[in-house]
Amino acid sequence: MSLHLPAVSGIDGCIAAPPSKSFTHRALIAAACADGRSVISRPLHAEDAGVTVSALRQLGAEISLTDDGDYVVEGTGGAFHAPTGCTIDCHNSGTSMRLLLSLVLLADGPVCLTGSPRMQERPVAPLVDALNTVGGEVRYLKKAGYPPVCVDGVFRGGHLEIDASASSQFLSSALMAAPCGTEDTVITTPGEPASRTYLDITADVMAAFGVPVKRDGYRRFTVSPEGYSPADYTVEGDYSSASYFFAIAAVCTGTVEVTHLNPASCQGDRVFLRLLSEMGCRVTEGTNSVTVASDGDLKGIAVAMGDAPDVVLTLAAVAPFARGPTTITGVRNLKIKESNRLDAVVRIAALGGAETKLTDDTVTIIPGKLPGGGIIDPEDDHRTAMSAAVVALKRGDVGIMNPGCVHKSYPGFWDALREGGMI
Ligand SMILES: O=C(O)C1=C[C@@H](OP(=O)(O)O)[C@@H](O)[C@H](O)C1
Ligand SMILES: C=C(OP(=O)(O)O)C(=O)O
Repeated sequence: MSLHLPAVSGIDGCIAAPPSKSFTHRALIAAACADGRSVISRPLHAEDAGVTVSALRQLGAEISLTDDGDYVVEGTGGAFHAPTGCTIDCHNSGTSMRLLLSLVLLADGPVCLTGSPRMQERPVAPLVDALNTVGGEVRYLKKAGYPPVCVDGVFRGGHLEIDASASSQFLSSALMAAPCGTEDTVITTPGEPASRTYLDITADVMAAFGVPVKRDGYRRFTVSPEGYSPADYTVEGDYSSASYFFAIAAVCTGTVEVTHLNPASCQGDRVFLRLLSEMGCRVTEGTNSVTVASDGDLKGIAVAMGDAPDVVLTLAAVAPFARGPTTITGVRNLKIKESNRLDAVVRIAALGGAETKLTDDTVTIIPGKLPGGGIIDPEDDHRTAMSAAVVALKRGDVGIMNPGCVHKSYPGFWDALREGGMI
């Protein structure tokens, strides 16, 4: 069965952004490592954050939920306990898999990390190779380079060289474990990392839990083994999740305000607002909200999106309704996300009536070349489903299969469309 949404126009909507997935994962991990009690307010409650919560509980951190939906975390001081035969199932959460890979080296016994069939196709080799030079004994249980893995040994610290050209999560992983190592940790990269702004999120959360990260841009990071301090931490709103509502305003016409957003956030996906503005939308920032207004007259743009991979699909949902082509570079790594998102870009653009031209690292979306409409299978990828919703609300002739896959990052997405005045 597929979900059909009506065509809408002249929207006047207001929606609270859900809490950030990336910040939630990191705050939970930092709190679990800290020596003492932390409170994480307004955390994301979604499948992926749940994976990290369950994993940390398996490793001995006590995490309870208050009536207000906050987490109270009794940290372990960085000494985790691995029960015999401990296997952590990361399901479809790449961030959990990658960030936990270094963290479980702090446990007192071996831990296996596994995940969904798709997770078993998402690489971890550059991280595993680096961890095995600083005390890790990580072995592959099926295919070399990919989960599932069995992680034994320790995280000593010292010098790690990590090739993060496929994923910034490899660097974030080692960074987050570093305060609990036994030596100073210096992490270098042979080239520019992918998705660099996620490293800013990592450093931001570490600082909030008392850990300074000394850095030279995105190529060299130094962390002392002084441990995390507990903190009372409030998770800011998620710009990736908010992007769908901004996109709906852009293509369907009208105004949408999204609250609970930090206008000074280091989230790279904030760039989506600059792109909408270049395309012709009016973007206004308040103290904790952003408003996008559009008369639907959009123009195509050329943009590099290697630092904001998660909003490429949202842009692919907007581009078919612009005058002229949109060219996006820096898309190479989209192939190794929850689904092959290069393929998803093509399918979303086609739903909107646009043709795409792909090279290894570039996609060009050319509006008005195809009839558009039809049914899309998001292939269990939340961002494909939410981006397809943008096209669906513009056209009214789109069906979305398996809409429940949004549970990964935003279980309330479909209700929010209604509650926020979009349908
Ligand atoms: O560290 C994070 O929280 C994330 C990093 C990015 O992945 P890559 O660094 O693998 O591109 C992003 O796509 C993902 O949704 C979340
Ligand atoms: C790529 C994503 O997440 P992850 O890597 O955590 O699976 C995403 O949320 O778009």
